Amino acid sequence: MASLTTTGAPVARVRGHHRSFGETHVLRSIDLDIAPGEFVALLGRSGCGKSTLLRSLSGLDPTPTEEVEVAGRTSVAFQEPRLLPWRRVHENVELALLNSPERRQREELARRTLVEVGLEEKLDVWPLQLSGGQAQRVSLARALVSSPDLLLLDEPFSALDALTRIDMHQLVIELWRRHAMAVLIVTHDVDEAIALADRVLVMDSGRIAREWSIEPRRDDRDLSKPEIARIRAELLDALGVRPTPPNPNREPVRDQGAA
Ligand SMILES: Nc1ncnc2c1ncn2[C@@H]1O[C@H](COP(=O)(O)OP(=O)(O)OP(=O)(O)O)[C@@H](O)[C@H]1O
Repeated sequence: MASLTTTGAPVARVRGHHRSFGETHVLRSIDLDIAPGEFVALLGRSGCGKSTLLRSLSGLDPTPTEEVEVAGRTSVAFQEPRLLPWRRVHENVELALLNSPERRQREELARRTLVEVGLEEKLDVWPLQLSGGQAQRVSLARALVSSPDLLLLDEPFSALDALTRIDMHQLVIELWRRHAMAVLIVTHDVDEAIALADRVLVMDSGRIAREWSIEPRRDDRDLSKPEIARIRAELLDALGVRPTPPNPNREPVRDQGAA
């Protein structure tokens, strides 16, 4: 992976990226630009290569420089929070700042970021004392504390209950606005992709098969219900999910509220 240096360049540029494990070709000629401040969702069936692409962008995987270039800092939050159980919450977040020499500065940055994710009460507790949603907030704080230019989220909310997931969506949108970073989220969830992203990419067998831009941009998003239903139907179709046919034996539902 290399760094982009040109001003105005995308935060990530992927060109003809291939990744194989032995004989298995997992990514096949991926081309992708992510603009600074853009929110992109990567959607696809299990095993299509989403996490592999995310790892290439993160620098966790050795990747040829001519195939993947990333400008500035990246950080990742995963489906499991991956906190060190023998370190307190604030220490887990400070670990992301080990390159920063000033201990006081590390502590202050970690504290501020934990406050931002709503965990001011939990700075000194152990990870085992947190709920699943709180642990995921710590994981987000640890990813954010280094002020990434590109935040990579690998199915970060899929293990959470539906209500906690809605809270986390709101939190991520707030953090994205405040930090003005680009975000790439890997998800299986069509509704999550529509709720969060400006652009949705559908992957299939190691390729980006289709792409949707969701207008208007999030800042003034007010998608009418038919518009959401249309995008949802198109995304499900691209994923090969066919709508369930209506049951011909079922009575139509009457509107009970009508006088
Ligand atoms: N380190 C590895 N060694 C061998 N095969 C791997 C490795 N990492 C991933 N694969 C294979 O690459 C394919 C894509 O995996 P990947 O994790 O990118 O899929 P995914 O789309 O993220 O799936 P899921 O949604 O289930 O997490 C799978 O067939 C997987 O078995």
